[in-house]
Formats: sequence, C-alpha cells, structure tokens
Amino acid sequence: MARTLTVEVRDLTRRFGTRTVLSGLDLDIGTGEFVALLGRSGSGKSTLLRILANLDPETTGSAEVRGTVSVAFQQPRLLPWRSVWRNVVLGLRRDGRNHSRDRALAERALDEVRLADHADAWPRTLSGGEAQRLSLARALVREPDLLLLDEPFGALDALTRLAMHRLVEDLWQRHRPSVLLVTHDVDEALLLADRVLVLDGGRITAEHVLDTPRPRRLADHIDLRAHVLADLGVTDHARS
Ligand SMILES: Nc1ncnc2c1ncn2[C@@H]1O[C@H](COP(=O)(O)OP(=O)(O)OP(=O)(O)O)[C@@H](O)[C@H]1O
Repeated sequence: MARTLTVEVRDLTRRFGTRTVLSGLDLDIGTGEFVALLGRSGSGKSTLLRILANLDPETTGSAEVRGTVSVAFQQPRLLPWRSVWRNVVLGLRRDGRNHSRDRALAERALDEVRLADHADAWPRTLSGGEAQRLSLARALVREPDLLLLDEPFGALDALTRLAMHRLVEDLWQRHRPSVLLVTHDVDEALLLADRVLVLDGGRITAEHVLDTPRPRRLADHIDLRAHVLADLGVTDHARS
C-alpha cells in the first residue's frame, strides 16, 4: 500500500541573486514520519524549512504540505511583554477571541511540555530549557500535521538537550505529527529520526533509514554514525 505523504517537494530551486542554494531538490515526508536533515553550514537547511513553512514564495518547482504547519526555532522568539500562556496562544491562528478557550488550550500545551506551573510567569523568568519548552508548546498548540524544528536544541547545555530529546520523542509518539528536524548534531539525528537525510549542493545527497527500537542507544549506531559523518565530509576521529 502506498504510504501517505505530508510533504511532497519536487524539483525545488531557490536562488538568492546569482547564488543557487537549493537546486532541483526532491523530498517526501510520510505522515507521522520523523525526518532529520543534516548539512553543512550554509547548505540551505533553514531555507528549505522556511519554504515548507510558507515563509518564502520565491521558488521554482513545487513544495506541497498537507495540513497545518508549526515551526520552532533555535531561539525561542518569545514576546517578553506577554505572559507564558499568552505566548503559547500566539501559536493559534486567531487568539484573543475566546479567553477561556485559549487559556485551556494553552494550559494543555504547557502541560505537555511540563510547564503547567509557569502559565502566569513572564518569559524572562524562564531558564533556557524552559523557554525552549515554551516555544515547543506554542508550536504544538495548533496540533500541527507537520512540525518543523530548526536547531531547537542547539543553544542548550548537553544535559538539557538530552531531556529535550526525550520530551520531543515522547510528544511525537503520542501525537504523531510528521517532523522535520534540522540539526548539526549527528547523534541527535540518529537518536530521534526514522530517516536521516544529508543536504549538499542544493539537494538531498544521502539518506539513511533507521528502524531500530526506541528509545535508541548511540552505541548501537556507531557504524551508521561514521557513514553519516562521511556523507558530511567529516572524519570520525573516534574510529580512525
Ligand atoms: N534572505 C537571504 N538573502 C540572501 N542570501 C540568503 C538569504 N537567506 C539565506 N541566504 C543564503 O543561503 C545560504 C543557505 O542559508 P541557510 O540559512 O538556509 O543555511 P543553513 O544550512 O540553514 O545554515 P546553518 O547551518 O549555518 O544555519 C547561505 O549562503 C545564506 O547566506
């Protein structure tokens, strides 16, 4: 049986002036699939995410997304003059029309990311990890079919990042949105994704499918790690 697709990108090209960043790119993301996208700095990962989020119309080819989309970025991008729960409702398409309904939706999303106790706090009182969880709640509140994560854990310390991996995996398993995670961290990709893709020269140049059980252990993926690093043009010194 053919699998259903949430994302279907065909022959996508994006130029900035004379520079071609994406060049005839094809990409499918299945419904409920967790895909990680790796690529060197400047390879066009964020550009692709912006196109999928419908934030960039200057393209040729096609980029079809079926359903609602939410994005969480490396910086949480919170509004400091709005309380935590009011930041969450920014993720709804139209907030402020029904206070008690909005509040209930925000509380549910905050509960999902274990921030229910902070609903009435101000963003400046949150730690980096908490702010990132708030950003996730804002992305989740609209129950997206596609969740785009642009280096969402990149600015966090290692321990907080591990906790965030657990949280995101747990949220994904319970709600099953399709996920496209952009990351520089090969281990993060191997721990979380069903499929790991490498973007290079404007298109997807490598693809690795992971079907090992979750929660994953990096120790079980040492060989694959070396392959992915090689795809990225990096030597795995731990193995050389
Ligand atoms: N609005 C813009 N105008 C001109 N050039 C741009 C614009 N946005 C992106 N670019 C260029 O496109 C290229 C790809 O940028 P992009 O941010 O997509 O890369 P990336 O893979 O996400 O990089 P990083 O991993 O460093 O975040 C870069 O060379 C960047 O300078």
